[in-house]
Amino acid sequence: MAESVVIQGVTKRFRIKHVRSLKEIAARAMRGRPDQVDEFVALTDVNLTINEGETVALLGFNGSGKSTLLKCISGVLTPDDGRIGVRGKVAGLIEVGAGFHPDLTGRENVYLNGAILGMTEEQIAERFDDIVAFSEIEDFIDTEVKFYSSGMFLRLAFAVAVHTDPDLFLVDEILAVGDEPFQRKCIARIRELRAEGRTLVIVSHDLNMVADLCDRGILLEHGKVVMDGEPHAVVRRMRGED
Ligand SMILES: Nc1ncnc2c1ncn2[C@@H]1O[C@H](COP(=O)(O)OP(=O)(O)OP(=O)(O)O)[C@@H](O)[C@H]1O
Repeated sequence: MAESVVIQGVTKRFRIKHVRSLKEIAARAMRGRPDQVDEFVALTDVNLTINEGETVALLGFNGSGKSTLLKCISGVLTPDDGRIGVRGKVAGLIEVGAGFHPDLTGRENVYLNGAILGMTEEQIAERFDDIVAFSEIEDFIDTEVKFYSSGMFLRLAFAVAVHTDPDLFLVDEILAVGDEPFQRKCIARIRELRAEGRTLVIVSHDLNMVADLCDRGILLEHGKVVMDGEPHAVVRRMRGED
């Protein structure tokens, strides 16, 4: 089977600067001690291969490194060590609103976001009506998106992303801001993408939903992969049921 994502020895560190009061800053400066910067290792030596057509749930408790790994796969973040190879066209729904300009209308943002995700102007024009119909925000499509609710943002971002024909679709926790009918619609669309043989990596705290949706579960703990297997078994381990 062809590989979709190959992650080799990936480590990601963040620099954490401590916020201090002006008094503390002045005192440290007078003592000749500059502001202290700590390093935080968010991912440690992650090695994974995801094959084409696999549906992967990336699981773990808050702060375990799921979003960081998704951002490294999408290219938003660069690992400090190791390498990541991705085959094909990637669409990521990682941060709602990323790739949208607040002062542009929904319509203009469909073109902007579509272009960022690799579509030509012609392709966007061809799929525009379908995108808007999927998002169900027809009445607000010519409103500046700064006036959108977070759910409306999600609707438009999801609609654009699924209409880009991605080979690899990365979805972070964002479905949570959609209302229940729209969540059901997104999950149905994700199942269609899966049936079409696309590769999916999904981060969600809705453990039952992702375990049912995915055929593989990867568990991160403190930035390390600690389990890789059948998703319901991974969820049972997270819940301490095994
Ligand atoms: N830009 C950043 N600067 C500093 N630390 C960061 C940055 N981004 C993430 N981190 C830290 O890296 C760790 C992993 O964060 P990440 O967002 O990947 O976790 P997560 O598993 O997605 O968590 P959650 O379930 O809460 O969304 C956290 O401790 C977080 O504080």
